[in-house]
Amino acid sequence: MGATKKIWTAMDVAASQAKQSNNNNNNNNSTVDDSIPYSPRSIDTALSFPVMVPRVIELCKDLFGKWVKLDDSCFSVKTVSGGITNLLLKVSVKEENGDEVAVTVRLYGPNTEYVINRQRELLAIKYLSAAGFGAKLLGVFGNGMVQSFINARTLTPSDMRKPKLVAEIAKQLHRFHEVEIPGSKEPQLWVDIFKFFEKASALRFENIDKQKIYEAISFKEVHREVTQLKELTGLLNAPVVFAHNDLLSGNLMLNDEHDKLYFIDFEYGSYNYRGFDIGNHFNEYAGYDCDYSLYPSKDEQYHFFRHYLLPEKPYEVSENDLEALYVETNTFMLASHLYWALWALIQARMSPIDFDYLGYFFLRYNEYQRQKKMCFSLAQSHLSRSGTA
Ligand SMILES: Nc1ncnc2c1ncn2[C@@H]1O[C@H](COP(=O)(O)OP(=O)(O)OP(=O)(O)O)[C@@H](O)[C@H]1O
Repeated sequence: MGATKKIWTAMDVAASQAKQSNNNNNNNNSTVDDSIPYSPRSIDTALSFPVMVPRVIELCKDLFGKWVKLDDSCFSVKTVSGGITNLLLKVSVKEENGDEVAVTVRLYGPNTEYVINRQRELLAIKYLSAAGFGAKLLGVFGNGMVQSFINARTLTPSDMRKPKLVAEIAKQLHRFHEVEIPGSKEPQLWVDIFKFFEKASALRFENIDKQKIYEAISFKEVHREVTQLKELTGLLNAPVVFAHNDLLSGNLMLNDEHDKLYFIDFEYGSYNYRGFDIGNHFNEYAGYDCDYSLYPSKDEQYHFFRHYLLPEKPYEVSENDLEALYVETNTFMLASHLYWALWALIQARMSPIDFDYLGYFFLRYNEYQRQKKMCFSLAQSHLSRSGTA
């Protein structure tokens, strides 16, 4: 669920960002990489587009010396996507030698600077882009970043399950999970879920109808579910990797001409259980309408697993390895429902976006309840066969 942004890292991120912008009065962004241009400028996302455009051009000139002398008429600025959270602009530039180049300028929305761990994201982008993932980081500024423009189309949920693309996504995810990002390698799943739980269970809504709906939730029950699932997944000895954590169709882009697939948007990236990343991706087959009948069948999942486990020899993956990853993924898939369900409750209270987040909580929590029995017994019988439980 990547529609909006996280809440819980608010204060420490804000503090570290404030410190960073005070320290960065030169053209270096020392906390990310000295070679990445930095500008202390910020651009208010509330500005009207015509007022914003010259400031975006100024910013680009400030970041990239080779554009300083270009006339403003050499720049064209368009909106790629934008809401109240991030605003993504495409800046096309006609350079002195006649070349046309394009970059994206991402302006963090007014609240996101308090809700996303931008330092973690920037660090991940640096290492992931060095490994060939996503757009290249070209510059960082007061409230955003500049990246290379990717010439590709965004996938739809139904694209995502086409066998050829499934194989490619699985293969790339295998490589993605091999990237090493400096810093703590502790899996974040349960840390995040318990943080979400603390916040989500202590909310109060001004809107009476919302408050009533909220009061119908039994947090005692939710807590029990979280604890039970944490215990069960703990028995699986699941590998920990640097995970994307939000691999939905909107975060996959494809250049059809060159047959090149891109993973984008690493805002939620962290060290995490690989089964979570895969199970979370499978949950996204449900698409924008959350139609969980579209969850991939066992055969479809095995197709993914073959290409994930042995990209070069997918048909040599053993039955045992397929079965083990099936169990791992479908147990962590439950955690993805709990994660986004609790996240949605916080969003319901905090987000300025007009979206039925409370309804989304129930969609995810009810689907968790519906799948729980089957997934628990799958994991338990696997564990008893392997002598772990
Ligand atoms: N570097 C890029 N080049 C071209 N298009 C891009 C690029 N980055 C993002 N996009 C397009 O913009 C859309 C939104 O991008 P992204 O998901 O990174 O933004 P976001 O504000 O974090 O959105 P969300 O909150 O929905 O995840 C993508 O689905 C893609 O279509």
